Amino acid sequence: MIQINHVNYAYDGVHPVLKNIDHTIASGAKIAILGQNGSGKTTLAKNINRLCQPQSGTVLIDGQSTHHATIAQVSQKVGYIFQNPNDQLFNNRVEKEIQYALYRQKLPEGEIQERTQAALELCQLTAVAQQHPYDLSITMRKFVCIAAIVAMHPNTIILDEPTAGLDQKERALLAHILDVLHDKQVTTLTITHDMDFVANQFNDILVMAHGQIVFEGHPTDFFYDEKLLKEAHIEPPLIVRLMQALAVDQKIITIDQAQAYFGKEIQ
Ligand SMILES: Nc1ncnc2c1ncn2[C@@H]1O[C@H](COP(=O)(O)OP(=O)(O)OP(=O)(O)O)[C@@H](O)[C@H]1O
Repeated sequence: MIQINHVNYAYDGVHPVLKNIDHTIASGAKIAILGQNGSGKTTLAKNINRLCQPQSGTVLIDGQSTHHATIAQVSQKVGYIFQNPNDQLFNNRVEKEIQYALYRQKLPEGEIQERTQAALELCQLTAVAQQHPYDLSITMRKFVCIAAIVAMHPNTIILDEPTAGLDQKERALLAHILDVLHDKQVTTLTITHDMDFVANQFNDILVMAHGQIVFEGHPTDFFYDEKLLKEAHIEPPLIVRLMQALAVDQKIITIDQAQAYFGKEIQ
């Protein structure tokens, strides 16, 4: 469980970026964090994983305050997947990248091999395990970063803009990985501007605006709340606008839901 208690944060110590954030994230939750550019999503994530230290307030991970913990200690519990994979990769083979932290943790060799194979398989990287990450496409490199974090078995994984640049197949793989992690009770926080991905993959969202959490709940409720959409400066998926233009009497947020609705109507 992640408890964020009255957290305030300002990079310059003067202009607040996070304003009195008070929120609990349940263990095993699969949450998308939405918000316009500059609303504080990444800053909130960095206050959770200790890359930033709250100016006031506390963050508790499984009941323990991060205040006196080192970044390395927190990173064992909270994995962070950067928006740009090049910020994260520094080994010359995919397999080595995944194993780097495991060897540093001095895990038994058998367990390292087991975790590596599982992470490679989950992220569909087995065939490229011996390649240099920089010989892979930038989107495949993202999956190398995910595999490296997943192999560390953190309780929580934060993904910053993971769908950027992914094609449909890769988006489906990412959705699958999030579901597998959810089944394993790993908490995932996915920071994203990708409203279609949110509508299709999440039942639980947090919306940030002006340094505060202004909504938590199901995306359907958010995407049909004009006041909140305006406050957060977020445009819902196109299908929402289309359904509204057609005066459809159901709150539809995905193409699959629209097809099911019109399929029934036609019959
Ligand atoms: N290292 C930094 N130093 C100073 N100000 C920063 C720093 N990082 C972010 N900020 C500022 O803090 C505010 C919140 O930024 P943050 O990156 O948390 O927003 P975000 O919601 O993640 O935005 P985006 O969707 O663009 O990534 C912005 O005004 C930003 O300019």
